[in-house]
Amino acid sequence: MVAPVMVMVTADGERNGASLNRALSFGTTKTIHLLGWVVVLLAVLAQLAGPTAAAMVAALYFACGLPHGASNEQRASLSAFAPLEIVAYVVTGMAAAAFIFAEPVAGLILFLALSAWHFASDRRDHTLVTGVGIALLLVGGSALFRRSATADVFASLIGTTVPNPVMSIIAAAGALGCLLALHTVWKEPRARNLALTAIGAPLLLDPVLAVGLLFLLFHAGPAQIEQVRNFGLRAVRHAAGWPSIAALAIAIAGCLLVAYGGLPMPILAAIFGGMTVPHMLTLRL
Ligand SMILES: CC1=C(/C=C/C(C)=C/C=C/C(C)=C/C=O)C(C)(C)CCC1
Repeated sequence: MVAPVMVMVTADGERNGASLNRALSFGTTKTIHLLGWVVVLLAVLAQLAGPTAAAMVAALYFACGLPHGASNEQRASLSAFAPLEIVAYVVTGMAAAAFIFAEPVAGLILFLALSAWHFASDRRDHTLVTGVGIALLLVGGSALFRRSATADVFASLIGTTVPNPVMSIIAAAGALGCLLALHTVWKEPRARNLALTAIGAPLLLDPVLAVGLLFLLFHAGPAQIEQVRNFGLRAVRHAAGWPSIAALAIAIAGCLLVAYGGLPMPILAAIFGGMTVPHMLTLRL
């Protein structure tokens, strides 16, 4: 059986002709397949173990995916952000965060729409239909299959109830994604397991865990593997190492502040959401 991370392995490095040798020195096809299955299995085990384990594994997957956006990746280059770029990134991210905080429902809709576009435009070894299908399942699948749990998560993140019609639109996006993914299962054997995983995750897992799993498996993991293939592990470590550690430390500090009552959740959630916006807007311009 082919692992759901097939796309990671067969990606062709279209942008600058990935060298097979470098790919192999980073990790064999089999290892990467196995890793994909481990990621899926761990998510299933966490789900079975209960909400705390599910939340912890979701956080782990978001953390593992963070470095893919922690450097300045353009079509033919990967570099560390220059100081001025960091300032521009943070100012833009905080402006987006302020908008999400001030207009939580509109902010959530825009954030989900931008995320869907970002994930869908990240096409490696699969068709547009598959990319759009999985992206829509990522943002809308949980609202489709686990509507009330997802509404609760949204409400606790943004500090207000998401109106029913809005939940219906998000669920409809998930339903469209589901149809497209079923088309993939039927028509695109190479992406079949990935499409089945994209349907199964929001169906079977807690919403945050489902998103964390698909984010890592479908987007951040393949992106990171492709960066290593194209630029080499040293270059990736050099460009993304410290920014990743700093962002992770700030994120953990933010979570601790929320846990101990020093920071309202909607502020932290708005910052988390806002900080992804410059990455989504500027990647590979
Ligand atoms: C649907 C959904 C979510 C959506 C998360 C998204 C859409 C994250 C996007 C991350 C990005 C864009 C990272 C950058 O590469 C939450 C908030 C986990 C709550 C549970 C349901």
